[in-house]
Amino acid sequence: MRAALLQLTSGDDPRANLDTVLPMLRDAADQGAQIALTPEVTNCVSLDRAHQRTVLEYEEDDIFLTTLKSEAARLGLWVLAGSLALRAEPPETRFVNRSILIDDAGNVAARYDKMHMFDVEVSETETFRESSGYAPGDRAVTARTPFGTLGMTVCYDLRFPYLYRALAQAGAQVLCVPSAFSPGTGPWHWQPLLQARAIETGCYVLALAQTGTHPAQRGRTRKTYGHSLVVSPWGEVLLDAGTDPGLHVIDLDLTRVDEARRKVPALTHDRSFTGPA
Ligand SMILES: O=C(O)CNC(=O)[C@H](CS)NC(=O)CCC(=O)C(=O)O
Repeated sequence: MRAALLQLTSGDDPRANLDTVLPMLRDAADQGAQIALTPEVTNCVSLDRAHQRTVLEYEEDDIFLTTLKSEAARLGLWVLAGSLALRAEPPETRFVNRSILIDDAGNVAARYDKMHMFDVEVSETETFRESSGYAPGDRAVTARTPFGTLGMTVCYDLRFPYLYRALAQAGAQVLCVPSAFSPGTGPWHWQPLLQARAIETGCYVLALAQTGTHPAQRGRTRKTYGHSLVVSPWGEVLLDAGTDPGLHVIDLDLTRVDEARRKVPALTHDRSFTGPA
């Protein structure tokens, strides 16, 4: 499986973000990638809900998604739109943080709504209340492709290991973690958590990152940690994209999934237990 990872510094204008992403998809296809993957909220990084209401659309009308679909078909490339911020179906008035897998004919093959909301006070200057803007999903999703089975997750989900275990036990070989990780947690938590998820499940982990300083939002600049990573099923970091935006292409050998699980079959050793009381 040849995968292309897009590391981005998305702004809050979906059309401008599209101008950045489309040439990278063409480059990915030129390099023989079968799938290109993008980070969380590829279409719009914004903490300004009023602005979001003016630029975000329903999935079926969304110009960003429609363009990705036609480009995927034209290039014969699968695309994981790591996540897109989209309007939710009424009566829900918040948005959804939705990961969308597009096949090489331009059809939506799978969709997953981020389940765990980042309602966290990392520091006085870094506080998030994702659930005020986004409605969480409640369904875990794996997606079969010709090159392997993907487990779909988003960002803060990374801290909930039983989700990844469930995805692996349902057949996932490659766990996708499109993210916009905060600089207040990334340096300590990002890489070890990703390595742990890979080791626990014997899956490849593809972690896509937003990076750098995003345009001002509600008077604050938003910074993200970067460091898109690829981790092998044995826990090795095969790629670290650093902090610059850009495209990285990597070959994954899925026989290494079976090999890792043969050596340490922990995924089949769950016990049921009672308590703690
Ligand atoms: O609001 C948006 O624009 C899109 N959503 C995000 O960027 C979300 C919520 S603010 N970010 C995370 O989940 C980071 C998690 C993280 O950094 C950690 O777990 O330490």
